[in-house]
Amino acid sequence: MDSLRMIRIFDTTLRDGEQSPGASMNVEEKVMVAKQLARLGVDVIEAGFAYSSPGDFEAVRRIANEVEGPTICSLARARPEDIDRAWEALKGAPKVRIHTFLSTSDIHLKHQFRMTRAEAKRRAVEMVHHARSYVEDVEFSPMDASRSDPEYLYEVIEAVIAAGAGTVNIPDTVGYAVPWEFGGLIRGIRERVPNSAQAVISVHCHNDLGLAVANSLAAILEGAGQVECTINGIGERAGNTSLEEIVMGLRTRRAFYGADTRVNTEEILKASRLVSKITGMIVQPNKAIVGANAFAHASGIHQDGLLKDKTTYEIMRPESIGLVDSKMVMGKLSGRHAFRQRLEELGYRLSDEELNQAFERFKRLADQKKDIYEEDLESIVSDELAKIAERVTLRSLHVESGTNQQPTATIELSLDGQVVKQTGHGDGPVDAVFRTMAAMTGTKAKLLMYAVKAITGGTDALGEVSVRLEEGGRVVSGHGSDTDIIVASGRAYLNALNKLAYWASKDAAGLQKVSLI
Ligand SMILES: CC(=O)SCCNC(=O)CCNC(=O)[C@H](O)C(C)(C)COP(=O)(O)OP(=O)(O)OC[C@H]1O[C@@H](n2cnc3c(N)ncnc32)[C@H](O)[C@@H]1OP(=O)(O)O
Ligand SMILES: CC(C)C(=O)C(=O)O
Repeated sequence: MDSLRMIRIFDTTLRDGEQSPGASMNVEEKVMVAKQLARLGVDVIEAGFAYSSPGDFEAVRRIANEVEGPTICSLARARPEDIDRAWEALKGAPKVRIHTFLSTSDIHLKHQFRMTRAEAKRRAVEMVHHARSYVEDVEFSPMDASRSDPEYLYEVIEAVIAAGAGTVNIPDTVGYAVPWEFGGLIRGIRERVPNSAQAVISVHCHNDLGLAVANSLAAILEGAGQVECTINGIGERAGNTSLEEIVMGLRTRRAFYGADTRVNTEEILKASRLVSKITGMIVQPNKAIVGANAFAHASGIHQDGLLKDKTTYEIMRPESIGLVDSKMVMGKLSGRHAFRQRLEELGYRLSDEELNQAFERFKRLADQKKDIYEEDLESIVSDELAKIAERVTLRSLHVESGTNQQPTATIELSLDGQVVKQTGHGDGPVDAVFRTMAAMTGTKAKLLMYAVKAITGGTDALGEVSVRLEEGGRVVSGHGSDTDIIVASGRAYLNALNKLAYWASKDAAGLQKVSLI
């Protein structure tokens, strides 16, 4: 086989992915995801948009300083104050990039930016120069490129490369492109922009018409050298190009594409589960690569073939994305040393305090559940690592429900250090828990989503509950796990309330009303 081109994977789960409604992550959660992205071996992590909020600034700063391996990038509008802020967050870290953007389509320039083409080109060049005054590695995106006049687009690209942009990223911002057309646009850039070989041509596609992955692959065939993508394809509106589909598409058909990536594919499933858990965005069972059914063969003829030879119906090995038979890892009698070692084998390094808390949870779980699997440990650890300062915690929960009985919950909480207890009712046991907790905390938050899933098989499986709450325009997700799904639901609800309180304390320097009494 001729030598393969290595396509750079630019992960934007923490920036565009976070633009999915309800997917906002706190700083600890972002650092956790970034560490998993580093284990996955992506080339660039877009850690946030430093100017957009203090939380994003802090996430970019911490990830740039704490995550080793990938280049860490911040988005910035084509404005000096955005670029200055990106630099403030990135400075001092070893491998950093500033990604600045400005639209090139007449629709955007006329209606949103109220700029002429000449003004936009001048601003793009000035801002690339400005970013280059701070860092070597500058990326420029002509937003809405796929709806721009190609002749003007080529001019802008030539100018920003001359100004020092090492990567030019072509966004299909509204998911309008068609693969043949989008591939043609990349070919046009390579053929018509005289200095295009001096920069990496990247693509950033949205999935409004379900074509983000197809458009990105078409671009690779025409010479794109970087793909921007997100874990599970999350992102603004219908989402972005899904990282796992691009990476496994190239790995599985690399002879066809003549290209591959440096991604350690065995970390894909772990990354997918982590992002799903943290954002509360559940992966559909039939989702390519990471869906629960992606490697499940249900029909007799397929099973017959597989038993005779796996290649009959399997184009990828499940192990290649990290899907292995759940290993029973620990039990009730395991000690702290074995626990730490097992976590390290799974890729988690915890501080002594985090380890002690996770170990306590593990022991409680081991009392309720005979066999503890890798997924159970991951769930416990990600809960512990993602913890934010908690204003409200669960002390006890008792629920009565059944036929001919109004579901009743009696709950004891610690609220800002005070113990409070209350009994309340609801339409079902979970509703009774949520209503009682809402009454106790005084929250006006609206429940947008409730979902429960079993982490491992069996009726003693750890149940994982995700909720999404909205209050004052802010949407957060909360997660909780327990062998009792009512308790898991209560934990998830409180986790979301603590996040609302966390964001309220960050917003407007804490001026927004915090709804916990
Ligand atoms: C396609 C994408 O995904 S782009 C990234 C989208 N991400 C986000 O928007 C992140 C969250 N956004 C925010 O927190 C806020 O929008 C902020 C902090 C960035 C800006 O907030 P505000 O100053 O209140 O401005 P607001 O959001 O209302 O309007 C955006 C302004 O930025 C301008 N703008 C938008 N994109 C760019 C750009 N690439 N370069 C320069 N200016 C831009 C708009 O023209 C508008 O300017 P105007 O006020 O002069 O009309
Ligand atoms: C900032 C750019 C790359 C973007 O997110 C888009 O155009 O969708």
